[in-house]
Amino acid sequence: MAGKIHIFDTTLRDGEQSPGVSLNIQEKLQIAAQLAKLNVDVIEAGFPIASKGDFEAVRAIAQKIEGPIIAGLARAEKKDIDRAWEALQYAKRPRIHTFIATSEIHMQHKLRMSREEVLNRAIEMVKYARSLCEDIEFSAEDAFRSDPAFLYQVFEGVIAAGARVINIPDTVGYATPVEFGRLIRNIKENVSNIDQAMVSVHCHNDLGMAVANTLAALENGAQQLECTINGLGERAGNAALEEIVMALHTRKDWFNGATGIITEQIHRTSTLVSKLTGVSVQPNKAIVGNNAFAHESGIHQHGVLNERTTYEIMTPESVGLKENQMVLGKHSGRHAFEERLKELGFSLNKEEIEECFVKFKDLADKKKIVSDQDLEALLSEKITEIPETYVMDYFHISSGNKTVSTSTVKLLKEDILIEEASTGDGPVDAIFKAIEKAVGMEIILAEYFLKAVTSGKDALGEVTVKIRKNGTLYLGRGISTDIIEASAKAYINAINKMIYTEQEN
Ligand SMILES: CC(=O)SCCNC(=O)CCNC(=O)[C@H](O)C(C)(C)COP(=O)(O)OP(=O)(O)OC[C@H]1O[C@@H](n2cnc3c(N)ncnc32)[C@H](O)[C@@H]1OP(=O)(O)O
Ligand SMILES: CC(C)C(=O)C(=O)O
Repeated sequence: MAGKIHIFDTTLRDGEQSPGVSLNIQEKLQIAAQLAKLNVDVIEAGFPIASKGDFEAVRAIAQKIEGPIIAGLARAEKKDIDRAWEALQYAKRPRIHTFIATSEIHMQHKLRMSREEVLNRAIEMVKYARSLCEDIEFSAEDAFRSDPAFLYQVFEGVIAAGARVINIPDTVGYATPVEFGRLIRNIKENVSNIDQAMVSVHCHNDLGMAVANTLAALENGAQQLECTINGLGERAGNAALEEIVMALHTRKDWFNGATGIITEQIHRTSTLVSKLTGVSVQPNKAIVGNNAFAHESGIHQHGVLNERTTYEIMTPESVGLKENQMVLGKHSGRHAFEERLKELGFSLNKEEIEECFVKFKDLADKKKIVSDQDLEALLSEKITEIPETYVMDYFHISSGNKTVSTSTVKLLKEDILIEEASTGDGPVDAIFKAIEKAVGMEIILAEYFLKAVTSGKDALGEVTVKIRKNGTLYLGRGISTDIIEASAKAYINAINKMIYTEQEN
């Protein structure tokens, strides 16, 4: 079975439904730009009626990102569809994605609607959406647990009403591959007008079978696969884009069809999404985990040294991991630096390169070798910049096992220098309390996470914090070879984001 396999990325919609994840407009734009470089076919940019922020993000992506179709989600409600269209109309290739649940459990307990009402609503709303936009996708939420006969009737109705894509979600991740494949085949055989629409699937990972179910659907005729980077998504997540794509890339003998994904962009996309969402990738995660291409045991190492394919079914290069060919350190110049940035896929203007070069030299003074990961960490700090209300000018820490930790900080707010000191339960607590006094706010720290982004005693430490205000979480990141400095930077970054977001709304 040959043909193009369409990749529908929903990292910015279902992926953002991961508990604790909230992306601002700039972050969503960065991810969308990277998804365009990855060459996905569709970017589901958000759920415009959900919030002003989500609406603005979908609109900004529709205005600025070219290449993929830009989709926005809407319930089978006129007001949702209107709001989605208001944001999407700027896109070169807009798509309204509307949905309603078709399973008895959802219709009875959630929607409190009869089958007839759901069928009529689905048809009516697809017709309405189609009056605004050419490209309409319809999803039957909880399709896998729906009565197949009813499902066929709904799909037949919405296709006749103008849906171009019909999506079959396993909303709660209940299916097994054989069952899910069979459902797709039955839909293809029993929906009389199916040839007028593209068949899509959307699988959740509650039982760890999202990717397997997606591939089973593909074998049985699905043409569009919905997925997210790193498998992010509601509860246990969605089918992971990188796993689906690399399964198809690696097992061309198994399935005769191809996605348009530029696989060399996979690693970079995964890293960006992990950094901006604050959700780390487990080391043994297929394709994008740190250990995915690492060989630890002697027998494996021996085999790989003789012939890579003894233990490698795909190359690290195929997902964009490079062996470091040029060592960057404090004696390197701008040419080598710029070249390396290009190789890593960053496109910066002269001014930005100069700014990063200064940061790179500062780091090279502290570290012997600046690795690709160091550079990505530095650069991602630059690309996530937002207006800085507060900037750290100075800090001092006094700490020990028999003394109370104390900290002094000086923060700059425009030209005004604010100095405060505090004690705390350890140096990080002391500096956080001093920062809180300086900004004059009581801050609730919801999460604190420290990891080494590079190796060695002089490793760069990356701190991620989440602070909470009025029920909203704000994520901040800071990078330094000094973990107290990284912590303070992350805290101030989160506070600046909070101030920025409040001003934007
Ligand atoms: C399977 C999925 O992932 S679906 C997408 C899930 N994503 C989200 O929910 C994130 C964004 N959601 C939100 O911001 C909010 O839920 C909103 C803005 C959409 C709605 O908020 P509220 O109006 O406060 O309603 P609330 O979320 O409490 O309840 C959902 C309502 O939508 C109805 N509803 C749910 N799905 C649909 C649908 N597909 N079509 C029409 N109505 C629906 C429910 O029956 C309920 O109606 P009711 O208020 O008349 O009882
Ligand atoms: C809206 C649909 C596609 C969905 O997210 C689901 O059913 O999981």
